[in-house]
Amino acid sequence: MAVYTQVSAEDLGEFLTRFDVGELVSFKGIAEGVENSNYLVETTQSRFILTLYEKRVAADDLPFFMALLDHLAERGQPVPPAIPDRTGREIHELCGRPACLIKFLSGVSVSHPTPAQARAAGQAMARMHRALADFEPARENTMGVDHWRPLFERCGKSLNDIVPGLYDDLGFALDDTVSAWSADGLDSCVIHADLFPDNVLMLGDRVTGVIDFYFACTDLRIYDLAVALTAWSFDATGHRFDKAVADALTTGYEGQFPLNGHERSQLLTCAVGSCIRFTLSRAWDWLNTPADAMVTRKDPLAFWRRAKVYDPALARLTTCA
Ligand SMILES: Nc1ncnc2c1ncn2[C@@H]1O[C@H](COP(=O)(O)OP(=O)(O)OP(=O)(O)O)[C@@H](O)[C@H]1O
Ligand SMILES: N[C@@H](CCO)C(=O)O
Repeated sequence: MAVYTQVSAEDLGEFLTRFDVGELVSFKGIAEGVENSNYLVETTQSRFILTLYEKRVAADDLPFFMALLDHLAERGQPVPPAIPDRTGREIHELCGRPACLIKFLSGVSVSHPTPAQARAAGQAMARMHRALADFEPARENTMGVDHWRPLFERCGKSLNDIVPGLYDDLGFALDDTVSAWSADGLDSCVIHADLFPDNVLMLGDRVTGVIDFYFACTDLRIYDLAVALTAWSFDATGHRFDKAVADALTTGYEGQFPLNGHERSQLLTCAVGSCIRFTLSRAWDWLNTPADAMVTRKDPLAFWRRAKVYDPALARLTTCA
């Protein structure tokens, strides 16, 4: 479930009077997603997504995210910009939360991507990176390489409650990856940083929407590709790597925006880094979300196992089983 803030029909009807979007016909909470409260809203004119930003999205970051979506949408990228009200304002407050009314995009996210779908996702990412070459605002990656050690330390020895030995093994992988990491000679731009299949809407093999830009930040473009490779090319448990999907994603990307030899040589380090990043964020949530909470906790080990597949040296660690 992801409706943390309940909005009444009266509140929403009143909210919509600020916009030129017609009158409220119906609305319902959207179950998918875990970060924000999302509603599907139908008016006499169209459909929209209403998002109320919950604790993980800082209100101060919203102008950056909205400028990013506007920039991409103006360049024909399939992203959902916020709808401005009659005064041009995109960021509002509703029921005590920052809120935006967002363009509805059709399509569904796929659970088991095919190579053709992965190729289309790689192409869509590369086109976004190209379209962002002249986007000036920047945002630090608050889940980037410099933040992994502090997050690891905050999780602490409780990591061993997830699986005995995880604190030592993840600490080893973290040291190894951080010491191999170098941004020298690698292209940076604003990246999505969370391009999982559930953040790509598709109709058949066509990308109709890229959503959920709330981790977008300035970082290496190969890191964005590495995150997508890690998210798309494994089964849900993280045991089985699908080379055809990984190759298609990379080929799709490179067909639009080639990588140079140095970038290709650093891709594996970024891929292991992406495993560490999602193992850590999921571990933090796992350790800090009660097991009976309404939100389903995501399995941190599904990303830790992926690291073992990428790096045979990690496969010798006991917790990678
Ligand atoms: N612009 C849009 N057009 C159509 N559907 C959308 C749009 N934005 C969001 N959705 C729907 O709402 C769901 C949740 O959205 P989103 O992934 O942004 O939520 P979140 O809580 O921020 O997510 P996450 O847990 O993935 O970070 C999506 O899976 C999708 O079904
Ligand atoms: N895509 C992340 C959630 C952050 O939106 C995960 O699956 O862990």
